[in-house]
Amino acid sequence: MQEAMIEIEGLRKVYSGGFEALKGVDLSIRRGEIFALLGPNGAGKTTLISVVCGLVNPSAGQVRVDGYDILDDFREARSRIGLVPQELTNEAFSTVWDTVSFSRGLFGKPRDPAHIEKVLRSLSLWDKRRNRLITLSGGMKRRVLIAKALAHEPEVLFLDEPTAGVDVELRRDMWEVVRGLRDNGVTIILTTHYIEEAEEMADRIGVIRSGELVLVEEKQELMRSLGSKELTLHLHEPVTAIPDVLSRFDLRLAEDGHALIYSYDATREDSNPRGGIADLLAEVESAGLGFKDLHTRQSSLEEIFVNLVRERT
Ligand SMILES: Nc1ncnc2c1ncn2[C@@H]1O[C@H](COP(=O)(O)OP(=O)(O)OP(=O)(O)O)[C@@H](O)[C@H]1O
Repeated sequence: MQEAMIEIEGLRKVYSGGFEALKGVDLSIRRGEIFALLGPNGAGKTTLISVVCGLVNPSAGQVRVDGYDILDDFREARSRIGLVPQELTNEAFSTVWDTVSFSRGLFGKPRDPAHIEKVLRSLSLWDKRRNRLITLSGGMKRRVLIAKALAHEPEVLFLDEPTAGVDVELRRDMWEVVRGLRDNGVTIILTTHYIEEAEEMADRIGVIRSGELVLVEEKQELMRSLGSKELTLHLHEPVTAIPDVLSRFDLRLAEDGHALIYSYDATREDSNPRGGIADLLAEVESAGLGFKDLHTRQSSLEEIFVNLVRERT
């Protein structure tokens, strides 16, 4: 068994008008991971997924799924992939059961009612199997999309914006479903505009910008290495300026002088040459500033992401 489920090498896509949507992408997706692909609108996320799924022809480069080349061994490669698009198309009057069973047939797999039942049960759709899609709630329709994509027992599942426009409760529900799939060994690649979703779900994160992968990193590592921390001291009495004795610290005033905010690198807390938190607190005391409260916060993936995209503009 190979370590990599999907191997992408030197992938380029030039659309017919001459626009280069992918500029030589190299990416390896590990078996069994949840990989979140982030990027601003038009960055190339859908193009990348579409090439891997065989919907768009690559202009150059190579893609292998479970070792099968997506061009030379299209059927083998494609049969391992499930694609969950954003919306259902044209099946409003079919039943849940028929829609999902039909999807399996499209991949030339023999009928297997037991598998379809398992998929529907795992997505809490079993009770709705005789319902026409048009009668389902938005959340149920989303589940049907996933059920369709799982009907042919794929090993990789692509989710394109799985929770776009759904409410918070349903989003959490969907996350549970996706985690459950991963726990059953399915490799998951999702695109999302919700950074929170990537922060919550992903094992690794890739950021794509203008057709280039600008970063691929373990989520934990990304948050550790790029995340700065802030310590806020709420002062008893407001100050108009930061006292000189504190000038060696990276401080700023906030809340009309009622708060001092100290930014520091969370990874180098102990070896910060400009002084650590203990030093700061001691100096604050000796400067005669009393504080009634203090709290720390770590920058979120959202801030990290915004900075990343901004930095490279
Ligand atoms: N068929 C096409 N012909 C020409 N250009 C295209 C075509 N499809 C996409 N593009 C262009 O390629 C670029 C990447 O598009 P893509 O849909 O892959 O981006 P995306 O990252 O998925 O964006 P979004 O987040 O908005 O869905 C865009 O500039 C888009 O206009």
